Amino acid sequence: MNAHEVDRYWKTVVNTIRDGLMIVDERGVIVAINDALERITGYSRAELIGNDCSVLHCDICENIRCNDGPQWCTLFKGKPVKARQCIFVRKDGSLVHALKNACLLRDDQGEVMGAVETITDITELIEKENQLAAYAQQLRSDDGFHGIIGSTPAMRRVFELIANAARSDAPVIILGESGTGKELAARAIHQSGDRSDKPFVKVNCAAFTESLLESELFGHVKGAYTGAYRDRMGRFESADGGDIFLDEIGDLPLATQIKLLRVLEEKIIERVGDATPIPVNVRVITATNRNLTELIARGTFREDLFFRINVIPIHLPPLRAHKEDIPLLADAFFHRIGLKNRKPIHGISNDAMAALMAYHWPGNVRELKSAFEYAFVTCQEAMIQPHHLPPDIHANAGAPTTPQPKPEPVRKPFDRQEIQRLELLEALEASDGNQSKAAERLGVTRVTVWNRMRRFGVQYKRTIAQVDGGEERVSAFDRRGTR
Ligand SMILES: Nc1ncnc2c1ncn2[C@@H]1O[C@H](COP(=O)(O)OP(=O)(O)OP(=O)(O)O)[C@@H](O)[C@H]1O
Repeated sequence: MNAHEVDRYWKTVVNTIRDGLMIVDERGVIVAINDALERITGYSRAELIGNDCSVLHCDICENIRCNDGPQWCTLFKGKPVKARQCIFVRKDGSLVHALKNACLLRDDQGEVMGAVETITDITELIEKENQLAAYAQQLRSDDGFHGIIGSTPAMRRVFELIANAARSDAPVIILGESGTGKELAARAIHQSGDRSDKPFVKVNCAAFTESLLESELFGHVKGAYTGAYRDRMGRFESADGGDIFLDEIGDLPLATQIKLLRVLEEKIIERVGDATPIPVNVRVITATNRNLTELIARGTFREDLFFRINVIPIHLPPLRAHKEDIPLLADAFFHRIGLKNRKPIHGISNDAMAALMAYHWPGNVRELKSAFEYAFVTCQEAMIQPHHLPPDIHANAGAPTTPQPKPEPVRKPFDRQEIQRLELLEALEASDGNQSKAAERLGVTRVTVWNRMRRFGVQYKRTIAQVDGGEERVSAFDRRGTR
Protein backbone atom coordinates (compact mmCIF):
# COMPACT_ATOMS: atom_id res chain seq x y z
CA MET A 1 0.00 0.00 0.00
CA ASN A 2 1.46 3.41 -0.90
CA ALA A 3 1.20 6.67 1.06
CA HIS A 4 -1.73 7.85 -1.05
CA GLU A 5 -3.71 4.68 -0.35
CA VAL A 6 -2.87 4.92 3.35
CA ASP A 7 -4.28 8.45 3.31
CA ARG A 8 -7.44 7.18 1.62
CA TYR A 9 -8.06 4.57 4.28
CA TRP A 10 -6.96 6.73 7.20
CA LYS A 11 -10.47 8.06 7.89
CA THR A 12 -11.88 4.52 7.95
CA VAL A 13 -9.15 3.43 10.35
CA VAL A 14 -9.78 6.35 12.70
CA ASN A 15 -13.50 5.64 12.71
CA THR A 16 -12.98 1.95 13.38
CA ILE A 17 -11.12 2.36 16.66
CA ARG A 18 -13.19 2.08 19.83
CA ASP A 19 -11.48 4.96 21.61
CA GLY A 20 -12.69 8.50 21.11
CA LEU A 21 -10.33 10.77 19.24
CA MET A 22 -10.39 14.54 19.09
CA ILE A 23 -8.13 17.15 17.50
CA VAL A 24 -8.21 20.72 18.78
CA ASP A 25 -6.44 23.77 17.39
CA GLU A 26 -4.07 25.88 19.46
CA ARG A 27 -7.04 27.79 20.96
CA GLY A 28 -8.82 24.61 22.06
CA VAL A 29 -11.42 24.69 19.28
CA ILE A 30 -12.40 21.19 18.16
CA VAL A 31 -11.43 20.62 14.51
CA ALA A 32 -11.90 16.86 14.08
CA ILE A 33 -13.39 13.90 15.93
CA ASN A 34 -13.99 10.24 15.15
CA ASP A 35 -17.22 8.20 15.34
CA ALA A 36 -16.33 6.76 18.76
CA LEU A 37 -16.20 10.23 20.32
CA GLU A 38 -19.73 10.92 19.06
CA ARG A 39 -20.87 7.67 20.67
CA ILE A 40 -19.04 8.29 23.95
CA THR A 41 -20.15 11.91 24.42
CA GLY A 42 -23.61 11.77 22.85
CA TYR A 43 -22.81 14.90 20.82
CA SER A 44 -22.93 14.78 17.02
CA ARG A 45 -19.94 15.75 14.92
CA ALA A 46 -21.73 18.96 13.87
CA GLU A 47 -22.30 19.93 17.51
CA LEU A 48 -18.66 19.43 18.48
CA ILE A 49 -16.65 20.72 15.53
CA GLY A 50 -16.06 24.45 15.81
CA ASN A 51 -16.97 24.38 19.50
CA ASP A 52 -14.59 24.92 22.41
CA CYS A 53 -13.30 21.66 23.93
CA SER A 54 -14.56 22.88 27.33
CA VAL A 55 -18.03 21.83 26.13
CA LEU A 56 -17.12 18.34 27.38
CA HIS A 57 -16.56 19.60 30.95
CA CYS A 58 -13.62 17.31 31.54
CA ASP A 59 -12.84 17.53 35.27
CA ILE A 60 -9.07 17.40 34.91
CA CYS A 61 -9.12 20.05 32.16
CA GLU A 62 -11.10 22.31 34.46
CA ASN A 63 -8.34 21.86 37.03
CA ILE A 64 -5.37 22.28 34.73
CA ARG A 65 -6.69 25.14 32.61
CA CYS A 66 -4.48 28.14 33.31
CA ASN A 67 -5.88 31.62 33.24
CA ASP A 68 -2.65 33.53 32.86
CA GLY A 69 -0.28 33.92 29.94
CA PRO A 70 -0.78 32.97 26.31
CA GLN A 71 -1.18 29.26 27.10
CA TRP A 72 -4.80 28.60 28.00
CA CYS A 73 -4.09 25.01 29.04
CA THR A 74 -1.07 23.43 30.73
CA LEU A 75 -0.99 20.92 27.87
CA PHE A 76 0.22 23.81 25.70
CA LYS A 77 3.03 24.46 28.16
CA GLY A 78 4.35 21.17 26.81
CA LYS A 79 3.09 18.76 29.47
CA PRO A 80 1.54 15.72 27.74
CA VAL A 81 -1.32 13.93 29.49
CA LYS A 82 -0.70 10.21 29.88
CA ALA A 83 -3.47 7.77 30.84
CA ARG A 84 -5.08 10.22 33.26
CA GLN A 85 -8.41 9.14 34.71
CA CYS A 86 -11.02 11.80 34.21
CA ILE A 87 -14.75 12.44 34.01
CA PHE A 88 -16.64 14.03 31.10
CA VAL A 89 -20.23 15.18 31.00
CA ARG A 90 -22.29 13.65 28.19
CA LYS A 91 -24.79 15.70 26.23
CA ASP A 92 -27.62 14.17 28.31
CA GLY A 93 -25.87 15.25 31.52
CA SER A 94 -24.69 11.77 32.53
CA LEU A 95 -21.03 11.23 33.40
CA VAL A 96 -18.42 9.33 31.40
CA HIS A 97 -15.44 7.92 33.28
CA ALA A 98 -12.50 7.91 30.89
CA LEU A 99 -8.79 7.46 30.51
CA LYS A 100 -7.31 10.26 28.53
CA ASN A 101 -4.06 10.73 26.61
CA ALA A 102 -3.19 14.04 25.02
CA CYS A 103 -0.18 15.50 23.28
CA LEU A 104 0.69 18.49 21.13
CA LEU A 105 0.71 18.52 17.32
CA ARG A 106 3.49 20.54 15.72
CA ASP A 107 4.11 21.62 12.13
CA ASP A 108 7.35 21.05 10.21
CA GLN A 109 8.92 24.08 11.88
CA GLY A 110 8.05 22.78 15.33
CA GLU A 111 5.31 25.36 15.86
CA VAL A 112 2.35 24.14 17.93
CA MET A 113 -0.73 23.72 15.70
CA GLY A 114 -3.00 22.10 18.21
CA ALA A 115 -3.37 18.89 20.19
CA VAL A 116 -4.74 15.39 19.84
CA GLU A 117 -6.63 13.58 22.58
CA THR A 118 -7.69 9.96 22.84
CA ILE A 119 -10.43 8.98 25.24
CA THR A 120 -11.06 5.44 26.48
CA ASP A 121 -14.50 5.00 28.01
CA ILE A 122 -14.11 3.10 31.31
CA THR A 123 -17.54 3.93 32.73
CA GLU A 124 -18.66 0.30 32.84
CA LEU A 125 -15.44 -0.74 34.53
CA ILE A 126 -15.74 1.96 37.19
CA GLU A 127 -19.40 1.11 37.80
CA LYS A 128 -18.47 -2.55 38.26
CA GLU A 129 -15.65 -1.56 40.60
CA ASN A 130 -18.06 0.55 42.66
CA GLN A 131 -20.54 -2.27 42.70
CA LEU A 132 -17.88 -4.74 43.83
CA ALA A 133 -16.88 -2.38 46.61
CA ALA A 134 -20.53 -2.14 47.64
CA TYR A 135 -20.90 -5.93 47.60
CA ALA A 136 -17.69 -6.32 49.62
CA GLN A 137 -19.09 -3.82 52.11
CA GLN A 138 -22.35 -5.76 52.24
CA LEU A 139 -20.45 -8.99 52.88
CA ARG A 140 -18.45 -7.45 55.70
CA SER A 141 -21.55 -6.13 57.41
CA ASP A 142 -23.18 -8.23 60.14
CA ASP A 143 -26.26 -8.74 58.04
CA GLY A 144 -24.43 -10.63 55.28
CA PHE A 145 -25.36 -9.98 51.69
CA HIS A 146 -28.75 -8.25 51.88
CA GLY A 147 -29.55 -10.44 54.89
CA ILE A 148 -28.21 -13.65 53.32
CA ILE A 149 -25.49 -15.02 55.56
CA GLY A 150 -22.69 -17.20 54.27
CA SER A 151 -19.03 -16.93 53.42
CA THR A 152 -18.24 -20.29 51.83
CA PRO A 153 -17.34 -20.41 48.12
CA ALA A 154 -20.80 -21.89 47.38
CA MET A 155 -22.54 -18.89 48.95
CA ARG A 156 -20.12 -16.39 47.45
CA ARG A 157 -21.00 -17.82 44.06
CA VAL A 158 -24.68 -17.26 44.88
CA PHE A 159 -23.97 -13.61 45.83
CA GLU A 160 -22.15 -13.13 42.54
CA LEU A 161 -25.08 -14.61 40.59
CA ILE A 162 -27.53 -12.40 42.48
CA ALA A 163 -25.40 -9.35 41.75
CA ASN A 164 -25.26 -10.23 38.04
CA ALA A 165 -28.99 -10.97 37.88
CA ALA A 166 -29.73 -7.64 39.56
CA ARG A 167 -27.96 -5.81 36.75
CA SER A 168 -30.26 -7.26 34.12
CA ASP A 169 -33.99 -7.21 33.43
CA ALA A 170 -34.06 -10.84 32.32
CA PRO A 171 -36.30 -13.32 34.16
CA VAL A 172 -34.59 -15.10 37.07
CA ILE A 173 -35.47 -18.51 38.45
CA ILE A 174 -34.29 -19.44 41.95
CA LEU A 175 -34.04 -23.16 42.57
CA GLY A 176 -33.38 -24.91 45.83
CA GLU A 177 -34.83 -27.02 48.60
CA SER A 178 -37.31 -25.54 51.02
CA GLY A 179 -35.72 -23.20 53.57
CA THR A 180 -32.56 -22.47 51.57
CA GLY A 181 -33.35 -18.75 51.33
CA LYS A 182 -35.04 -18.44 47.91
CA GLU A 183 -37.26 -15.58 49.02
CA LEU A 184 -34.29 -13.82 50.61
CA ALA A 185 -32.42 -14.18 47.31
CA ALA A 186 -35.38 -12.76 45.34
CA ARG A 187 -35.50 -9.75 47.66
CA ALA A 188 -31.73 -9.30 47.36
CA ILE A 189 -32.03 -9.20 43.55
CA HIS A 190 -34.72 -6.56 43.85
CA GLN A 191 -32.82 -4.50 46.43
CA SER A 192 -29.57 -4.46 44.51
CA GLY A 193 -31.07 -3.72 41.09
CA ASP A 194 -32.29 -0.58 39.33
CA ARG A 195 -35.88 -1.40 40.26
CA SER A 196 -35.22 -1.17 44.01
CA ASP A 197 -37.23 2.04 44.42
CA LYS A 198 -40.23 0.42 42.72
CA PRO A 199 -42.46 -2.32 44.19
CA PHE A 200 -41.43 -5.88 45.04
CA VAL A 201 -44.58 -7.98 44.93
CA LYS A 202 -44.66 -11.58 46.11
CA VAL A 203 -47.29 -14.10 45.05
CA ASN A 204 -47.34 -17.64 46.38
CA CYS A 205 -48.75 -19.57 43.42
CA ALA A 206 -49.57 -22.58 45.62
CA ALA A 207 -51.78 -20.55 47.94
CA PHE A 208 -54.68 -19.87 45.55
CA THR A 209 -57.22 -21.86 43.56
CA GLU A 210 -56.86 -21.53 39.77
CA SER A 211 -59.55 -18.85 39.33
CA LEU A 212 -58.48 -16.84 42.36
CA LEU A 213 -54.85 -16.97 41.25
CA GLU A 214 -55.67 -15.48 37.84
CA SER A 215 -57.62 -12.69 39.40
CA GLU A 216 -54.82 -12.18 41.94
CA LEU A 217 -52.17 -11.97 39.21
CA PHE A 218 -54.01 -10.06 36.50
CA GLY A 219 -56.89 -8.38 38.33
CA HIS A 220 -60.55 -8.48 37.29
CA VAL A 221 -63.35 -6.19 36.22
CA LYS A 222 -66.66 -5.78 37.99
CA GLY A 223 -68.96 -8.70 37.24
CA ALA A 224 -66.17 -10.95 35.90
CA TYR A 225 -67.44 -13.65 38.25
CA THR A 226 -69.82 -13.99 41.17
CA GLY A 227 -68.51 -11.85 43.97
CA ALA A 228 -66.51 -9.48 41.72
CA TYR A 229 -68.36 -6.36 42.87
CA ARG A 230 -65.83 -3.87 41.57
CA ASP A 231 -62.78 -3.58 39.32
CA ARG A 232 -59.60 -4.77 41.00
CA MET A 233 -55.98 -4.31 40.01
CA GLY A 234 -53.86 -7.49 39.93
CA ARG A 235 -50.37 -8.03 41.33
CA PHE A 236 -48.72 -7.54 37.94
CA GLU A 237 -50.16 -4.06 37.71
CA SER A 238 -49.19 -3.28 41.32
CA ALA A 239 -45.64 -4.38 40.55
CA ASP A 240 -45.36 -2.06 37.53
CA GLY A 241 -41.82 -0.75 37.21
CA GLY A 242 -40.57 -3.25 39.80
CA ASP A 243 -40.25 -6.98 40.34
CA ILE A 244 -42.87 -9.68 40.82
CA PHE A 245 -41.77 -12.77 42.74
CA LEU A 246 -43.78 -15.85 41.80
CA ASP A 247 -43.00 -18.36 44.54
CA GLU A 248 -43.79 -22.08 44.05
CA ILE A 249 -44.00 -21.59 40.29
CA GLY A 250 -44.08 -25.39 39.88
CA ASP A 251 -47.62 -25.28 41.32
CA LEU A 252 -48.96 -22.88 38.69
CA PRO A 253 -52.04 -24.41 36.98
CA LEU A 254 -51.59 -25.15 33.26
CA ALA A 255 -54.19 -22.58 32.14
CA THR A 256 -52.42 -19.84 34.13
CA GLN A 257 -49.08 -20.96 32.69
CA ILE A 258 -50.33 -20.05 29.19
CA LYS A 259 -51.38 -16.60 30.41
CA LEU A 260 -48.07 -16.03 32.17
CA LEU A 261 -46.20 -17.04 29.03
CA ARG A 262 -48.13 -14.40 27.11
CA VAL A 263 -47.31 -11.73 29.68
CA LEU A 264 -43.62 -12.62 29.45
CA GLU A 265 -43.68 -12.52 25.65
CA GLU A 266 -45.88 -9.50 25.03
CA LYS A 267 -45.50 -7.55 28.27
CA ILE A 268 -49.23 -6.93 28.44
CA ILE A 269 -51.91 -8.27 30.75
CA GLU A 270 -55.68 -8.47 30.51
CA ARG A 271 -57.85 -8.29 33.60
CA VAL A 272 -60.18 -11.27 34.05
CA GLY A 273 -63.47 -10.45 32.29
CA ASP A 274 -61.95 -7.80 30.02
CA ALA A 275 -60.02 -7.94 26.77
CA THR A 276 -58.37 -4.51 27.08
CA PRO A 277 -54.60 -4.99 26.94
CA ILE A 278 -52.72 -3.22 29.75
CA PRO A 279 -48.97 -2.80 29.23
CA VAL A 280 -46.84 -3.74 32.23
CA ASN A 281 -43.14 -3.28 32.83
CA VAL A 282 -42.34 -5.97 35.37
CA ARG A 283 -39.33 -8.23 35.81
CA VAL A 284 -40.37 -11.74 36.76
CA ILE A 285 -38.47 -13.65 39.45
CA THR A 286 -39.70 -17.20 40.03
CA ALA A 287 -38.77 -19.83 42.58
CA THR A 288 -39.49 -23.47 43.20
CA ASN A 289 -38.26 -26.39 45.25
CA ARG A 290 -39.71 -28.83 42.70
CA ASN A 291 -37.91 -30.43 39.80
CA LEU A 292 -39.35 -28.60 36.79
CA THR A 293 -37.79 -31.02 34.28
CA GLU A 294 -39.72 -33.83 35.93
CA LEU A 295 -42.92 -31.77 35.89
CA ILE A 296 -42.41 -31.12 32.17
CA ALA A 297 -41.96 -34.86 31.55
CA ARG A 298 -45.19 -35.50 33.48
CA GLY A 299 -46.99 -32.87 31.41
CA THR A 300 -47.85 -30.60 34.33
CA PHE A 301 -45.43 -27.82 33.41
CA ARG A 302 -45.11 -26.21 29.97
CA GLU A 303 -41.71 -26.50 28.40
CA ASP A 304 -42.08 -23.17 26.54
CA LEU A 305 -42.78 -21.38 29.83
CA PHE A 306 -39.80 -23.12 31.42
CA PHE A 307 -37.51 -21.75 28.69
CA ARG A 308 -38.98 -18.28 29.20
CA ILE A 309 -38.45 -18.18 32.96
CA ASN A 310 -35.19 -20.11 33.05
CA VAL A 311 -33.05 -17.28 31.63
CA ILE A 312 -30.92 -16.67 34.74
CA PRO A 313 -31.05 -19.75 36.99
CA ILE A 314 -29.70 -19.42 40.54
CA HIS A 315 -29.29 -22.64 42.52
CA LEU A 316 -29.27 -22.26 46.29
CA PRO A 317 -27.29 -25.05 47.90
CA PRO A 318 -28.84 -27.12 50.71
CA LEU A 319 -27.28 -26.34 54.10
CA ARG A 320 -25.63 -29.78 54.27
CA ALA A 321 -23.59 -28.75 51.20
CA HIS A 322 -22.13 -25.66 52.95
CA LYS A 323 -21.91 -26.75 56.57
CA GLU A 324 -18.88 -24.49 57.14
CA ASP A 325 -21.40 -21.61 57.19
CA ILE A 326 -23.19 -23.07 60.23
CA PRO A 327 -21.08 -21.22 62.89
CA LEU A 328 -21.67 -17.90 61.09
CA LEU A 329 -25.40 -18.55 60.69
CA ALA A 330 -25.67 -19.81 64.26
CA ASP A 331 -23.93 -16.69 65.53
CA ALA A 332 -26.31 -14.46 63.56
CA PHE A 333 -29.47 -16.27 64.71
CA PHE A 334 -28.19 -16.40 68.30
CA HIS A 335 -27.89 -12.62 68.30
CA ARG A 336 -31.06 -11.84 66.39
CA ILE A 337 -33.21 -14.09 68.57
CA GLY A 338 -31.28 -13.10 71.71
CA LEU A 339 -32.12 -9.45 71.08
CA LYS A 340 -35.83 -10.25 71.13
CA ASN A 341 -35.69 -12.65 74.10
CA ARG A 342 -33.65 -10.68 76.63
CA LYS A 343 -32.63 -13.92 78.39
CA PRO A 344 -29.19 -13.91 80.03
CA ILE A 345 -27.81 -16.52 77.63
CA HIS A 346 -24.20 -15.81 76.80
CA GLY A 347 -23.35 -18.13 73.96
CA ILE A 348 -23.37 -21.50 72.29
CA SER A 349 -21.36 -24.27 73.91
CA ASN A 350 -18.85 -26.22 71.87
CA ASP A 351 -20.94 -29.39 72.32
CA ALA A 352 -24.04 -27.65 70.98
CA MET A 353 -22.07 -26.34 68.03
CA ALA A 354 -20.73 -29.85 67.39
CA ALA A 355 -24.33 -31.13 67.37
CA LEU A 356 -25.30 -28.42 64.87
CA MET A 357 -22.36 -29.36 62.65
CA ALA A 358 -23.19 -33.08 62.78
CA TYR A 359 -26.87 -32.73 61.84
CA HIS A 360 -27.98 -33.13 58.19
CA TRP A 361 -30.49 -30.21 58.09
CA PRO A 362 -33.34 -31.47 55.88
CA GLY A 363 -35.15 -28.17 56.56
CA ASN A 364 -32.02 -26.17 55.70
CA VAL A 365 -31.39 -22.67 57.11
CA ARG A 366 -35.04 -22.26 58.14
CA GLU A 367 -34.63 -25.31 60.41
CA LEU A 368 -31.41 -23.88 61.88
CA LYS A 369 -33.19 -20.63 62.66
CA SER A 370 -36.08 -22.53 64.28
CA ALA A 371 -33.56 -24.54 66.34
CA PHE A 372 -32.42 -21.27 67.94
CA GLU A 373 -35.99 -20.11 68.56
CA TYR A 374 -36.50 -23.46 70.33
CA ALA A 375 -33.23 -23.21 72.27
CA PHE A 376 -34.06 -19.75 73.57
CA VAL A 377 -37.29 -21.16 75.02
CA THR A 378 -35.75 -24.28 76.60
CA CYS A 379 -32.41 -22.86 77.78
CA GLN A 380 -32.30 -21.63 81.38
CA GLU A 381 -28.49 -21.71 81.58
CA ALA A 382 -25.70 -19.39 80.59
CA MET A 383 -24.80 -21.37 77.48
CA ILE A 384 -26.91 -23.21 74.94
CA GLN A 385 -26.17 -26.93 75.40
CA PRO A 386 -27.05 -29.79 73.04
CA HIS A 387 -30.10 -30.77 75.14
CA HIS A 388 -31.55 -27.27 74.57
CA LEU A 389 -31.73 -27.97 70.82
CA PRO A 390 -34.71 -29.75 69.21
CA PRO A 391 -34.56 -33.54 69.90
CA ASP A 392 -33.76 -34.53 66.29
CA ILE A 393 -30.64 -32.40 66.34
CA HIS A 394 -29.02 -33.46 69.59
CA ALA A 395 -30.12 -37.08 69.23
CA ASN A 396 -28.54 -37.18 65.83
CA ALA A 397 -25.26 -35.84 67.12
CA GLY A 398 -25.09 -38.37 69.91
CA ALA A 399 -24.26 -35.46 72.19
CA PRO A 400 -25.04 -35.71 75.92
CA THR A 401 -28.71 -35.05 76.53
CA THR A 402 -28.49 -34.23 80.22
CA PRO A 403 -27.03 -31.07 81.67
CA GLN A 404 -23.33 -31.17 82.46
CA PRO A 405 -22.67 -31.61 86.20
CA LYS A 406 -20.15 -28.79 86.24
CA PRO A 407 -21.28 -25.55 84.66
CA GLU A 408 -19.00 -24.42 81.87
CA PRO A 409 -17.16 -21.17 82.30
CA VAL A 410 -19.12 -18.35 80.73
CA ARG A 411 -17.46 -17.87 77.43
CA LYS A 412 -18.70 -17.32 73.96
CA PRO A 413 -16.63 -19.40 71.60
CA PHE A 414 -18.60 -18.52 68.50
CA ASP A 415 -19.61 -15.01 69.39
CA ARG A 416 -17.53 -12.98 66.95
CA GLN A 417 -19.01 -9.65 68.01
CA GLU A 418 -18.47 -10.26 71.70
CA ILE A 419 -14.85 -11.27 71.14
CA GLN A 420 -14.30 -8.09 69.13
CA ARG A 421 -15.91 -6.00 71.87
CA LEU A 422 -13.78 -7.56 74.62
CA GLU A 423 -10.62 -7.08 72.56
CA LEU A 424 -11.52 -3.44 72.06
CA LEU A 425 -12.11 -2.89 75.78
CA GLU A 426 -8.83 -4.59 76.64
CA ALA A 427 -6.89 -2.56 74.09
CA LEU A 428 -8.43 0.71 75.31
CA GLU A 429 -7.73 -0.18 78.93
CA ALA A 430 -4.12 -1.08 78.13
CA SER A 431 -3.67 2.16 76.16
CA ASP A 432 -5.24 4.31 78.85
CA GLY A 433 -8.03 5.24 76.47
CA ASN A 434 -5.69 6.42 73.72
CA GLN A 435 -7.46 5.38 70.51
CA SER A 436 -4.33 5.52 68.31
CA LYS A 437 -2.45 3.24 70.71
CA ALA A 438 -5.43 0.91 70.99
CA ALA A 439 -5.55 0.78 67.18
CA GLU A 440 -1.86 -0.19 67.12
CA ARG A 441 -2.42 -2.97 69.64
CA LEU A 442 -5.33 -4.32 67.65
CA GLY A 443 -3.57 -3.92 64.30
CA VAL A 444 -6.39 -1.81 62.87
CA THR A 445 -6.78 1.86 62.00
CA ARG A 446 -7.85 4.52 64.48
CA VAL A 447 -11.04 5.03 62.47
CA THR A 448 -11.87 1.33 62.94
CA VAL A 449 -11.37 1.71 66.70
CA TRP A 450 -13.64 4.74 66.67
CA ASN A 451 -16.23 2.87 64.58
CA ARG A 452 -16.14 -0.12 66.94
CA MET A 453 -16.52 2.15 69.97
CA ARG A 454 -19.59 3.64 68.37
CA ARG A 455 -20.96 0.25 67.33
CA PHE A 456 -20.52 -1.29 70.79
CA GLY A 457 -21.57 1.87 72.60
CA VAL A 458 -18.24 2.13 74.39
CA GLN A 459 -17.17 5.48 75.80
CA TYR A 460 -13.86 5.81 77.56
CA LYS A 461 -14.12 8.34 80.35
CA ARG A 462 -11.01 9.58 82.10
CA THR A 463 -11.57 11.52 85.27
CA ILE A 464 -8.94 13.28 87.37
CA ALA A 465 -10.05 13.08 90.96
CA GLN A 466 -8.57 14.81 94.01
CA VAL A 467 -7.58 12.17 96.58
CA ASP A 468 -6.05 13.35 99.86
CA GLY A 469 -4.44 16.35 98.28
CA GLY A 470 -2.95 14.22 95.53
CA GLU A 471 -4.33 13.35 92.11
CA GLU A 472 -5.73 10.03 91.18
CA ARG A 473 -6.56 9.10 87.67
CA VAL A 474 -9.80 7.17 87.34
CA SER A 475 -10.56 5.48 84.04
CA ALA A 476 -13.85 3.89 83.32
CA PHE A 477 -15.78 2.42 80.49
CA ASP A 478 -19.30 3.35 79.91
CA ARG A 479 -20.77 0.33 78.12
CA ARG A 480 -24.15 0.41 76.58
CA GLY A 481 -25.10 -3.08 75.41
CA THR A 482 -23.06 -5.23 73.11
CA ARG A 483 -24.31 -4.02 69.74
N1 LIG B 1 -28.37 -17.76 54.03
C1 LIG B 1 -29.28 -17.31 54.91
N2 LIG B 1 -28.94 -16.34 55.78
C2 LIG B 1 -29.84 -15.89 56.69
N3 LIG B 1 -31.09 -16.34 56.79
C3 LIG B 1 -31.49 -17.28 55.94
C4 LIG B 1 -30.62 -17.81 54.94
N4 LIG B 1 -31.28 -18.73 54.23
C5 LIG B 1 -32.53 -18.78 54.74
N5 LIG B 1 -32.65 -17.92 55.77
C6 LIG B 1 -33.83 -17.74 56.63
O1 LIG B 1 -34.53 -18.98 56.61
C7 LIG B 1 -35.92 -18.75 56.47
C8 LIG B 1 -36.41 -19.40 55.18
O2 LIG B 1 -35.92 -18.64 54.09
P1 LIG B 1 -36.76 -18.43 52.74
O3 LIG B 1 -38.23 -18.23 53.06
O4 LIG B 1 -36.10 -17.38 51.93
O5 LIG B 1 -36.56 -19.88 52.12
P2 LIG B 1 -37.22 -20.51 50.83
O6 LIG B 1 -36.14 -21.24 50.12
O7 LIG B 1 -37.96 -19.44 50.07
O8 LIG B 1 -38.24 -21.54 51.48
P3 LIG B 1 -39.56 -22.19 50.80
O9 LIG B 1 -39.14 -22.96 49.58
O10 LIG B 1 -40.07 -23.09 51.88
O11 LIG B 1 -40.49 -21.04 50.50
C9 LIG B 1 -36.15 -17.28 56.51
O12 LIG B 1 -36.44 -16.90 57.84
C10 LIG B 1 -34.82 -16.70 56.09
O13 LIG B 1 -34.62 -15.44 56.66
